[in-house]
Amino acid sequence: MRRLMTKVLVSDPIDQAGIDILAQVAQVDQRVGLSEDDLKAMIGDYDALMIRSGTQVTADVIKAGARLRIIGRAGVGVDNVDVPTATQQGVLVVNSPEGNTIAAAEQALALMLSLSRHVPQAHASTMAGGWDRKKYVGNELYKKVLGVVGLGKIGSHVARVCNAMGMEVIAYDPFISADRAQQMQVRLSSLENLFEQADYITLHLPRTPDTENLVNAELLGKMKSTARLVNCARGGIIDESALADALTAGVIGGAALDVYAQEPLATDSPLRSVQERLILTPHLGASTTEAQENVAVDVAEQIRDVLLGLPARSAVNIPGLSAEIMERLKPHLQLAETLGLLVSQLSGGQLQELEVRLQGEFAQHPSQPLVIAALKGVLSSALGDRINYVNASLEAKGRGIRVLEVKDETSKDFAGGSLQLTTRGDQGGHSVTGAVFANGDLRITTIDEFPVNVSPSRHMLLTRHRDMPGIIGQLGSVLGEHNVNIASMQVGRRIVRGDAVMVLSIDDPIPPSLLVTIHAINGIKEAHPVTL
Ligand SMILES: NC(=O)C1=CN([C@@H]2O[C@H](COP(=O)(O)OP(=O)(O)OC[C@H]3O[C@@H](n4cnc5c(N)ncnc54)[C@H](O)[C@@H]3O)[C@@H](O)[C@H]2O)C=CC1
Ligand SMILES: O=C(O)CCC(=O)C(=O)O
Repeated sequence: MRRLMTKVLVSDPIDQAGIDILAQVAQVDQRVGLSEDDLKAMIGDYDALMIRSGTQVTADVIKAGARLRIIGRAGVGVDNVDVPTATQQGVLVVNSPEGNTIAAAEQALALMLSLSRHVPQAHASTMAGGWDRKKYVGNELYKKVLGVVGLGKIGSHVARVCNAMGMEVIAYDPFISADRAQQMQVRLSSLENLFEQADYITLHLPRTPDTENLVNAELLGKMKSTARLVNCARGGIIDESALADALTAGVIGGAALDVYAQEPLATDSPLRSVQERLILTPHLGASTTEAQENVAVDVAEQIRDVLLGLPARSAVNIPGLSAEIMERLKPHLQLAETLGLLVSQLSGGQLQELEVRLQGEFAQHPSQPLVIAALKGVLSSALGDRINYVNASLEAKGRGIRVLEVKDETSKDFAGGSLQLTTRGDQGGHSVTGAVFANGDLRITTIDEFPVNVSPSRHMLLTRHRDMPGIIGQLGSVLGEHNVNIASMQVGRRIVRGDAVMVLSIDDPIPPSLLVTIHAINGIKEAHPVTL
């Protein structure tokens, strides 16, 4: 098959430093300003898409991306990407969680200061020939109360700077502990209290179904008539008509916005008719030279790495699987995936349950990545390349596979511990155990209840048979007659002349007709060809 050239589409303005990194591994096409239909028509040719906030990556766009492996958002917010659809389609979404933190925080500070000192209005008036020193008397931030809504990366930086400027900082963030807030010299408050007490309010939370129109007429009505509101987070968190009314009626002292419910801001937005006390900027929070270089490099490096088969640092849709963990647990993840592939081929049929048992030292590793890797292995025998770390959990859920996770730290079978996968399904259940030996060497250590010591190989044949003379010879002869070369063989049994398993590593796959012959050998109860 002809190998297609790796291609990356860049559909928003991205700093050249990022483009240069992508060009190390792919053909890079820059096409800014595409409509959704244009994007849908061309995305099928691309392995990766790199965007900022301008491109809407809808479900239809993602579904049209037959080759698409990764979407890189050069910034923080991924609300312009349909992440659930990307996850379902196995497309990785990465962002740059910290590259523009300082830029966005400084934009909020710039807007607070501009509001306090009427900078844009005074500038416009002076440029127009005026010299009005009375109209533009302002306020100091010093000793005023700042209310920060959302005390994450950007909110914390704003809080730190404002503390240093002599402001008293209070915050509302339901996911931050009082201890953490105290370390930042910030007092936590309820949302209502914050709106009642603050002289300045700055928003630094994401837009979610819970935060949509969070700042509505009722909350605006609680603000001091002199208080000012800044939003450099996301549009849609403030009800824009209610804000326009509150400004026009003098309910609040002023507002400055960088982000809007719909971008670009509609020409007939009620905000555009507010004459006084309002400053609007066109989503410039991340628009500094430094931030644009940071986010472009951060995301381009991740796209490059993923296209080279390496993990990404900031994957949005594979929780718990950072690049650091993928690197550290590489052989353990490989083992989990291999055992998953093995046990699903032994089990056949529809699985209802997968038990992932982390034994001994294995129980000290984070379990989530190992469970994801095991599921990837289990599902890939049925779904092939379509399954990956991104969609494995979701696909398992969709197929009704219940996942049980057990940690047994007391087990002492191997120095590094072991991992056992057990399936239950419509054709019964099977169990396999494996371990990681020195130098990352993988071993299969039990199959069902039988101890073995086998290195996984690409093609294998596993049998369950009666432990009696002649079976091994017969099987060897049958394989030889069909020109299937045996690389290694091992038998595991618990009771002499009871049941036993045989594990053969073979150089070629077993054709279906040969399997029928193997099943016909007297004493063979099960025979499972396995491809790993
Ligand atoms: N204007 C611009 O150009 C930029 C805007 N942003 C936006 O700024 C926002 C904050 O970004 P970061 O600080 O990096 O994110 P972050 O994830 O570090 O912080 C967000 C904080 O919001 C809190 N939060 C979530 N739901 C909340 C709720 N209902 N009420 C109060 N707090 C809540 C979270 O607990 C978290 O501490 C995001 O919406 C991001 O998209 C980020 C960069 C540039
Ligand atoms: O790409 C941009 O300029 C917007 C940045 C932003 O809003 C974000 O990173 O969340």
